[in-house]
Amino acid sequence: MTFQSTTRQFACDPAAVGGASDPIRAILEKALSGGEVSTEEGVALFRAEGADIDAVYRTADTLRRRANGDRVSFVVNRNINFTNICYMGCRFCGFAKRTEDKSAEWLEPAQIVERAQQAWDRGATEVCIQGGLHPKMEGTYYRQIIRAIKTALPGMHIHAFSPFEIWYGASKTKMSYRDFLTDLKEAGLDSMPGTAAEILDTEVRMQLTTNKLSAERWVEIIRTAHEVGIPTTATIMYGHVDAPEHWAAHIALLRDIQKDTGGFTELVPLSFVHTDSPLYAQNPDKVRPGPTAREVDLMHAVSRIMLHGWIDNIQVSWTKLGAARAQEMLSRGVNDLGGTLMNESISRAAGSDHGQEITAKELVRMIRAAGRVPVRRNTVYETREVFEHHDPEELAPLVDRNGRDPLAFLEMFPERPAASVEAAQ
Ligand SMILES: C[S@@+](CC[C@H](N)C(=O)[O-])C[C@H]1O[C@@H](n2cnc3c(N)ncnc32)[C@H](O)[C@@H]1O
Ligand SMILES: Nc1c(NC[C@H](O)[C@H](O)[C@H](O)CO)[nH]c(=O)[nH]c1=O
Ligand SMILES: N[C@@H](Cc1ccc(O)cc1)C(=O)O
Ligand code: SF4
Repeated sequence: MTFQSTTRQFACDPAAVGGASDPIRAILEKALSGGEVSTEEGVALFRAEGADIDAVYRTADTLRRRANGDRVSFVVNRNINFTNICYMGCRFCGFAKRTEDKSAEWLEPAQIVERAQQAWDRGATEVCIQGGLHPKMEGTYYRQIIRAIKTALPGMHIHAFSPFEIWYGASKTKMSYRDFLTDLKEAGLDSMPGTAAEILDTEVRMQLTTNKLSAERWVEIIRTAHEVGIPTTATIMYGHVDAPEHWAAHIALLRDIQKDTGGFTELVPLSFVHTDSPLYAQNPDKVRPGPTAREVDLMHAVSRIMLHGWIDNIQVSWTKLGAARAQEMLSRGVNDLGGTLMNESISRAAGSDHGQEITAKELVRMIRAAGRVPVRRNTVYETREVFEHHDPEELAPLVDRNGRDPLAFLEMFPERPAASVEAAQ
């Protein structure tokens, strides 16, 4: 039997589950015929071995094709990290600096607008803004940033401020989350990153950080954002002191929220970058150096399977994994390559070396090389441009607002991850 309701399609695919053991096969068949994979079943998928692993990947790929067809999307955006000064002391974070540190940064509204304007001139449709929780910062600064950008660039989508920053702004201004979020929305906030989630489990959080927003507060702020009409992404940062039980419970919790609010646009699994992370440096015996390759593959695939019909965009983070691995994830249930970013700094601060930008042209090539159809989207997954021609010389022109071809001058960035992109082709 096959029927369809919104994005949910129900049809079993015997080819996907062939060769799997009976228990794994039963879970995958249930997923393929529209059933919901429970937390316990999710754990079993994360623990899959041998032929079972391939069946998990094939199932994820089948569900991806049902939900998204052959299209793989990306967004042209710029990260603006307006400050790295932060005293919260999350142990995993290599980004946060003290005020007196040489590399401490603080951007005034005019500097933030300047960066947003440069991004706009290069064809960006989104700025992704996050920062440290600066001890001396006014809670009203978040609003000021939004107003400054919207005044100069009313058409730019502002994707900004994690739930932790919302908590900080609301505490400083003594406003409720609802009032603070409503005020930011009125000022022009369009959507929010669902970062600060890490692993939504109290015991794991106690090991990652003493001060970070609790799991309950994260959920409350995200639900409130969705209720006042601000969509958010969803994230999971994995591969440190966590285990499959935490991953499956985290994904099931995101699914429960989505059933009530429908406010998540995508899930972005973020692999823990250990290299320059104090968490790893201080406890190399207890903390894992990021997820294994198998865990990365399974994280994307199991997310696709557990979230099917609820969150149908699974994004891979090229800044965490590099272009070549990001491209491989397209066969593990992934349908989105995220943003061009222009200035990635959080992963780099933790020791990642995949560059601070990937160009739209490189993303288009990577997607084509994987046999899929590249699509430029906006932040809320509306299609902006479909690159249907398969001759790279016949790329549909991506014209920026000054009439120039951003594909040409995006290449001017010196820190592009050229080597890793070549490897991906
Ligand atoms: C650096 S914070 C910036 C926003 C805000 N200060 C906060 O904590 O929500 C954004 C996110 O970066 C991610 N991040 C930080 N350090 C990381 C690391 N070493 N590896 C992977 N992701 C990391 C975490 O998921 C974190 O929530
Ligand atoms: N901005 C970072 C992302 N992903 C987010 C996307 O670029 C984009 O903002 C979102 O899909 C909404 O359109 N992932 C990272 O690992 N690091 C970033 O800095
Ligand atoms: N993926 C996040 C943004 C982000 C993720 C990880 C980072 O290290 C930094 C930023 C979002 O847009 O929702
Ligand atoms: S994760 Fe965010 S809150 Fe925590 S130390 Fe880093 S910048 Fe600060």
